[in-house]
Amino acid sequence: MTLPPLLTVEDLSASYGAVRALDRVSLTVPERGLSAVLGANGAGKTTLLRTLTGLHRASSGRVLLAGEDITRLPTEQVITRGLAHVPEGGGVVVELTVEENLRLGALWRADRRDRTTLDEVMDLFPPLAERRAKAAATLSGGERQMLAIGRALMARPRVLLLDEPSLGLAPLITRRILDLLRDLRDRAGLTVVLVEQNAAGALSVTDHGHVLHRGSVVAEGPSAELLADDRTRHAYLGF
Ligand SMILES: Nc1ncnc2c1ncn2[C@@H]1O[C@H](COP(=O)(O)OP(=O)(O)OP(=O)(O)O)[C@@H](O)[C@H]1O
Repeated sequence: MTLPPLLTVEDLSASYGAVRALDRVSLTVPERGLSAVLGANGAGKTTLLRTLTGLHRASSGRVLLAGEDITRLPTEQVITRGLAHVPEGGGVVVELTVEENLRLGALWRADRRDRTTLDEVMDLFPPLAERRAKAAATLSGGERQMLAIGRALMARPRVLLLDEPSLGLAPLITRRILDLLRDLRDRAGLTVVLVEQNAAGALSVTDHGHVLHRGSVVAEGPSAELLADDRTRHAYLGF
């Protein structure tokens, strides 16, 4: 018996009033897959992630997690079923300490008795462990991004949705964050959907890429093939 893909998006459409931000988007992500969603400003990438977690309502189409239709579930139920969303900018609470921010993520965990995750997350991010009791306001941009990812991991997600984790970060830190995603897949068995403007960086760490243009998927395939596809790169990815 073949298992269904962990995440399936079928003909998903979403609008803001008269603006059709997603137009019949379909894609699948296998268990432990690393997928990039790429495209220019306004292509619909953020709307796709927000629609997957129910923060924005789909006008039609379906989202399936391990075969279960989660399209119309409230966001908190989507998260407890295993989809975690790290929004653009991370959204950490700067007045709280690193540890307090991480503990917030545990509120979304399906099994609240599970106490192991905090130490696991600290192990994954040594800079956070060193600054455990410090206010998040004192962290650098890269460390805040780690904290945002760590907080999402506290919910023990099956799928991590990341919106532009490299935004505003220096190239070296961007590289570390992108490499970390591969590490999370290998060490924690995580499935990742990565939205990125930095298409070259995203395609260098992912297995598969989907290119959005004006709300539609205009190209998709193995990341190495998209990287080698001059037409797609020039037309939609700007490099
Ligand atoms: N709250 C909103 N109200 C009205 N229109 C919106 C809203 N948010 C996004 N849009 C429009 O929906 C379309 C898709 O926007 P979206 O933010 O999903 O694109 P994106 O690919 O994430 O862009 P970026 O890379 O700039 O973040 C754009 O035309 C945008 O102007």
